[in-house]
Amino acid sequence: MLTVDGLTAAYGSFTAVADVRLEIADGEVLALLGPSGSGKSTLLRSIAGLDPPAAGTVRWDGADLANVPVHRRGFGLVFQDGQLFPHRDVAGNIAFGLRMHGTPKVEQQSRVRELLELVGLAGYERRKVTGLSGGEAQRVALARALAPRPRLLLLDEPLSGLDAELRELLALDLASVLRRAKITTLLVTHDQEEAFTLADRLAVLDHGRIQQVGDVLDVWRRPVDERVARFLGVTTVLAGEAVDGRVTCALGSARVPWALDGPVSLGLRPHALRVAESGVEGEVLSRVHRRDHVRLTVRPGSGPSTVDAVATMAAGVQPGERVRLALDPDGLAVIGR
Ligand SMILES: Nc1ncnc2c1ncn2[C@@H]1O[C@H](COP(=O)(O)OP(=O)(O)OP(=O)(O)O)[C@@H](O)[C@H]1O
Repeated sequence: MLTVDGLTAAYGSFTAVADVRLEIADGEVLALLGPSGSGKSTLLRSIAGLDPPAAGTVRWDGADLANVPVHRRGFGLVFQDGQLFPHRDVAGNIAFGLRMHGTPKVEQQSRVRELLELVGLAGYERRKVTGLSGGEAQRVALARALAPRPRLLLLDEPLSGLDAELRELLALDLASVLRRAKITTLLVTHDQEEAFTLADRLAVLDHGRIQQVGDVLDVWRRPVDERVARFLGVTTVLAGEAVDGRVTCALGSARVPWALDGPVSLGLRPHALRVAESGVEGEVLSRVHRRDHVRLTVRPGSGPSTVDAVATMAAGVQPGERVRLALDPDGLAVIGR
């Protein structure tokens, strides 16, 4: 188990990470999510031992790692651009850590084969890494990090250099690799989709401080404050009232079993409002095509002056038309409670 306690990291007089407390249980995947510049990479580098922290401790199963250098921590690292060794072939890259550990050659070869299968690149042993696609190179980087059976895998935006479609595909593959092999992982990302696909728990970092840690779904449904809610996709915040697991607000009502009775601050993501047969009426102000739906801006007859909403492409809704919007609980967050 990884335990980070009171960790503070600074660049000169600038504190990039302040007093971070985190735990990652064995076999758990924790995603560290936060806006650009929030300190995610700095925190990961401190945990890896690449940069010594200004204060605080990093422990593994209770043992302080302060005097343990990077290569002795038993951690595997993957960065955005895999940083493969260009003069070695695929097998040579994957076997690197094994060679360092003095693993016998035959064992190295079978481990390389096993890992190439795991990352979906069986038969790639003798390929030059300079001829690999971005997605293939990241798979090799992952295989290289996993080869010495690290006790913790540290992934820093491992998919963000890839195009959207490949990123989604690789995120699903990576999720299955981590689950199957039960690999304890800290994933740094600014991409919510990626965090959701891969992680069991989520830590939201902002201005170098952890704002919230919890199970992915719980953080998604119950962000601690409006800033975290907005970072997690909420675009409209309005007051509501919860009674027996049902929330009512100016835009309608919906079953929200995780809301406690009483006044609530309700966060709406765009898909919390869907064009439907019944619901609050409004005028469509604009529309944008997304990959699998249409995103609208609507001026509703009650409540906020404008809201985001979604429609199916088949609905063919145009600006100027009047529509009805129904609340979808999947897009709702209850902020702060
Ligand atoms: N080598 C450095 N020297 C000085 N300041 C730095 C250095 N590296 C990072 N910083 C600053 O520390 C803060 C945190 O940076 P960090 O790279 O950890 O953020 P991040 O959340 O990983 O951002 P991104 O998602 O953009 O990679 C930023 O304000 C950044 O400008």
